[in-house]
Amino acid sequence: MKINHIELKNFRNYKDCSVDFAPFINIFIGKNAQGKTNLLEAIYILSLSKSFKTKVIEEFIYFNEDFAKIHGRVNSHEKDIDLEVVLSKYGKKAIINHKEIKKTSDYVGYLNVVLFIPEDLMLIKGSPRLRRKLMDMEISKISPIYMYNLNKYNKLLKERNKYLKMLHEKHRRYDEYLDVLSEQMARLQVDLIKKRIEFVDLLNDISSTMYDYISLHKEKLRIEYKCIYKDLSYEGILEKYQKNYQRDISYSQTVDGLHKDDMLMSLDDKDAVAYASQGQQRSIVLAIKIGLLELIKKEIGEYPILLLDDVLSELDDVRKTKLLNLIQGKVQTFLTSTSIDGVHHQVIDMAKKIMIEDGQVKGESNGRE
Ligand SMILES: Nc1ncnc2c1ncn2[C@@H]1O[C@H](COP(=O)(O)OP(=O)(O)OP(=O)(O)O)[C@@H](O)[C@H]1O
Repeated sequence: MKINHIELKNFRNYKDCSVDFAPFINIFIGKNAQGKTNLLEAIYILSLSKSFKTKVIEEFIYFNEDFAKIHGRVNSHEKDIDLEVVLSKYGKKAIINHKEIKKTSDYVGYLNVVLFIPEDLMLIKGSPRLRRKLMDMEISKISPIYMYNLNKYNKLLKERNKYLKMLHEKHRRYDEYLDVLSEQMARLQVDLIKKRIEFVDLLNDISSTMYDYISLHKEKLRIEYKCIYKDLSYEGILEKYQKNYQRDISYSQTVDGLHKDDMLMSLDDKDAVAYASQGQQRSIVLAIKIGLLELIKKEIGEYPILLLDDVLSELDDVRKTKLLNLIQGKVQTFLTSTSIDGVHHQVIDMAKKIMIEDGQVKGESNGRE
C-alpha cells in the first residue's frame, strides 16, 4: 500500500500544497513550527478520517477560511484509489473515488497507517485507556465489523450510564429497560472481546520476536489481554451484570465491561508498568509498532504505511538502526525531522527529502544529493 500524491487546500498552515511521494522513505525536513507534523497529520486524516491530535474541526482549517480539503492518490492491491476528506463548519465529508461515504467503518481500510509519535512512550506506563485505544484503533483497521459493533457498544454504554444515573437520583430499583440494555451489551461483548484476545495473541507472537531482535536477546516480552470476565459466554456476562445492578445504580456507572479491560506487558514475567526502564519501554513500543506493521500485512496482504513524527530523535543509535533495517525496502515511511545531519544509514541517504517552510514545500531532493 502506498500513497503517491497529496494535495492540501486550507489545511492547517497549508494554503495550497501538492506533493509527490517516493515509494519508500520520505523525510519532511524543516525548522520548528513550519508544518512537518501538519503534513503527517493530513496523511493520517486521509487514512482514518480523524486526527491523532484533536477532534475540533476548526483547528484543521486555515485561519479565517471556511473549509479544508485533503486529497490523496493511493495504490492498494494494485488499484489506484482517490481519497478525499473535506472539513468545514458543517462537519466532515469522507469521499472515495468521488463518492461520499457516510459510515466511517466503510471508509477506513483503503489507506492503512501505523503512527509512532513520542507520546506513544506513555503506552507502557500510562493509563489503560491508552492501551484500549491502541487495540480498538488497530483492530478497526483490519475489521470494519469490529469498529461498527464497538461504536454500538459505546452508544449503549452511554445510554446505560445515563439510565443508571436517573435510577440513582430517583431512588428507583432496576427495571426491564436496564435488562434490555444489559442484554444487548452482553451480546456485543462476546465477539468484541474474542476479537481483542485474538489480536493481542497475534501481536504478542510478532512483537516478542521483534523485541528479541531489538533488545539483542536480553529479555522476553510478553503481551496478554486482561479481561474483567472469567466466563466469556453471553450468559456469563449477562449474569455478572444482573448480579451487580444495585452496585451499578449506586455508582451511576457500568462498572464491568470491555471498557475496563487492559493489555498487560511483561519482561521476563515482570510487569512492565512497575519494572521496565526508559530504554526497555522504548524497545517495547518500537517492537509493538513494528509488530503492527507485520500484523496488518498478515491480515490484509499489504504493509500499511508508517508515520514517524519526531521519533528518530527519541531513539538511540542502536534502536534507530534496527528500525531502519526492518522497514528498508518494504514499508512506505514518512518521517519528520528538524535535521538528519547526525543520522547515518543508507535508508536515510536514499530517501526523498521534502523541505518544509511556513506551510510550503520549498524544495525536494532524492537520494544522496
Ligand atoms: N488552522 C491553522 N491555520 C494556520 N496555521 C496553523 C493552523 N493550525 C496550526 N497552524 C500552524 O502550524 C504550525 C505548526 O506546524 P507543525 O505542528 O506541523 O510544526 P512542525 O514543523 O512539525 O514543528 P516541530 O518541529 O516544532 O514539531 C504553527 O506555526 C501553527 O501556528
